[in-house]
Amino acid sequence: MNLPTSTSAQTQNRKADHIRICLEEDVQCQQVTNGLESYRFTHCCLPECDRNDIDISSNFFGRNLGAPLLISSMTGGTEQAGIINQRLAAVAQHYKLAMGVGSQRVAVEKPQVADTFAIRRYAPDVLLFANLGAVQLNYQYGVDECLRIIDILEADALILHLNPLQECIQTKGDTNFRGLLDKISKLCNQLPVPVIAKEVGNGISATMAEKLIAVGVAAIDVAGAGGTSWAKVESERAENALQYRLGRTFADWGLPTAECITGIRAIAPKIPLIASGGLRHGLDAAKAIALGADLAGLAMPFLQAAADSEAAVYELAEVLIAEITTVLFCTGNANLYQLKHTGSLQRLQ
Ligand SMILES: NC(=O)C1=CN([C@@H]2O[C@H](COP(=O)(O)OP(=O)(O)OC[C@H]3O[C@@H](n4cnc5c(N)ncnc54)[C@H](OP(=O)(O)O)[C@@H]3O)[C@@H](O)[C@H]2O)C=CC1
Ligand SMILES: Cc1cc2nc3c(=O)[nH]c(=O)nc-3n(C[C@H](O)[C@H](O)[C@H](O)COP(=O)(O)O)c2cc1C
Ligand SMILES: C=C(C)CCOP(=O)(O)OP(=O)(O)O
Ligand SMILES: [Mg+2]
Repeated sequence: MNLPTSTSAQTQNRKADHIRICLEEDVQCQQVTNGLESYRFTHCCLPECDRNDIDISSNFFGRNLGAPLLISSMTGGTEQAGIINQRLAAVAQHYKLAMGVGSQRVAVEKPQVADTFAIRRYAPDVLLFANLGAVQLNYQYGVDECLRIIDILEADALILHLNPLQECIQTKGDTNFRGLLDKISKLCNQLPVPVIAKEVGNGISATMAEKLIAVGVAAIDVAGAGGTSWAKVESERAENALQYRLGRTFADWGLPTAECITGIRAIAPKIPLIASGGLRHGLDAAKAIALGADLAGLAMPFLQAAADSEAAVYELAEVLIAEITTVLFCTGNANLYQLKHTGSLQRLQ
């Protein structure tokens, strides 16, 4: 068991840096895409239904959702982060979207900031996900810390993020990933809520998903390549030339989101599956769902909106919902079940 690497002040500063860099710098992948541009819906010129009757409601872990959308795990731990979480939670509640908070390691290290994650009061009916880096299980964290962070937001599930590349580039990153599958297995057995394994923009392969599912993980969020590059974000925080260089070299590393979804669905037809990583509009979300995902997660677009205003987050949710609804209408599908099962999405040659 290793000792913690960064101090609580450093962890808190990192949270502020992540928001600032994401908002101010170009941190999108450079060449690699989410892979969804290789697919196209077949247009239906006569949908034979009323657009007003289209149903994009869904269900995940037993909670009803107004749309198959997740506000991906992002933040908490600073005053600004608390405001962002509050704005996102209000909109999640209004549209019944699922929502995750950012890593709660900072709240374990500094309990005074736990309040910035406490969004259940704004989102009483929402599917909420707590968040912690799996690697923390090798740095003195265990079931007690997980129970504490689940409790802060009365979470429906715990996301364990897997971010080996990011930790390689980060100043004082935690890079001892030895024996984590076994520790995840034990945690899955001990927690009262399901555990979700999630990457942060480099993707989860079918092989790794199979191992994670075998040890008890209840859902996978692929968080594939093609969107926000955490190698690039950390290179913007580099304290030396090596870190900067690593971040630039690995800017496009990872498995594109579309590949992760199709690969995992092929080996695990029933596992609750979240598509994320580079989804930028409702058409991306609809393609990910037609490929087999149950939910579509977006991080960066929600951060940009929330940094602006709560009204901007409402506007974004409206647009995403309208885009998904339009896909269903123009493919002649009345609900998400039909979208997934009628072969409306074609792979381009
Ligand atoms: N008509 C129905 O019986 C149901 C309809 N729905 C609707 O499906 C959409 C997606 O919901 P979600 O929970 O994400 O769905 P899923 O695609 O995840 O399906 C959930 C379960 O319900 C079954 N199911 C869903 N829709 C239908 C249907 N039209 N006909 C027959 N069986 C169906 C599925 O059967 P399998 O995957 O084994 O084929 C599956 O076991 C929503 O619009 C929801 O309102 C949801 C549940 C039941
Ligand atoms: C400001 C910011 C902070 C993030 N912090 C976390 C985090 O603490 N835990 C986590 O699992 N993912 C975190 N992410 C990663 C996202 O959840 C997502 O996996 C990744 O950004 C790719 O999605 P995108 O292309 O839609 O941004 C963060 C993303 C952003 C933009
Ligand atoms: C920001 C992302 C994508 C994941 C978490 O990053 P950190 O490595 O800063 O998270 P903690 O160590 O604070 O858990
Ligand atoms: Mg970390």
